[in-house]
Amino acid sequence: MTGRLVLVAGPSGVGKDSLLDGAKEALAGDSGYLFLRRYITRPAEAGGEDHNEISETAFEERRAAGDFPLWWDAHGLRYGLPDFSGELMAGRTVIANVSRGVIGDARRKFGAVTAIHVTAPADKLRQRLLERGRETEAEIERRLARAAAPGPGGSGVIEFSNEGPLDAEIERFTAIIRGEGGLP
Ligand SMILES: Nc1ncnc2c1ncn2[C@@H]1O[C@H](COP(=O)(O)OP(=O)(O)O)[C@@H](O)[C@H]1O
Ligand SMILES: O=P(O)(O)OC[C@H]1O[C@H](OP(=O)(O)OP(=O)(O)O)[C@H](O)[C@@H]1O
Repeated sequence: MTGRLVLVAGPSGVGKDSLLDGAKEALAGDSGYLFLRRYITRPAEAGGEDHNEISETAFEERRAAGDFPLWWDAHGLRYGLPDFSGELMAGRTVIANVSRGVIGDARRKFGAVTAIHVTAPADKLRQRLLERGRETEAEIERRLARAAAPGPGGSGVIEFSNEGPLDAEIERFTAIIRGEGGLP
């Protein structure tokens, strides 16, 4: 495979979707980049990222059939990535928001992977989740409890602290996706 797989991970509320949306806008029109649309067992009307809504039954069928190259369960939801092998073979850079827990599996399946581990202090996570307002307070507490899960670990991980103004952080994040400054 000649393309590059960029996986973005980090706790809920850290800003992954905001950074990805900004980078997607900055790179729009450049066919060298593909931002994957995830399959999630969450109703589309719940808001947040633009995802493919899928029922629990259909998810399980597709997962069992091997349709999702990477999948995971979190927050009472199921998440899967669509097949992107053709895109990698075509030399494109494929970017996706994933669980910190699947980076190891991705390395085993796809070899060299660029993992961007997004972090922010715990008080900022709480504030951002409350401001986002998509989940109930109880659900936010459960998400915060998961925030301390270990990061991706291993080689090829770029630590990205998302603490500055969002516009500036998007610029820095986009430069990493472009491979400026060298990538692991
Ligand atoms: N650098 C930042 N500064 C201030 N607010 C931010 C920043 N990055 C993200 N946010 C806000 O934090 C909230 C959670 O961001 P989101 O992208 O949904 O996180 P995630 O996808 O990691 O759960 C959103 O309301 C977003 O506007
Ligand atoms: O195993 P973890 O590293 O904790 O990650 C579990 C899930 O949580 C994150 O999503 P987020 O919290 O942004 O929720 P959402 O994707 O459902 O919006 C991440 O994108 C994964 O889908």
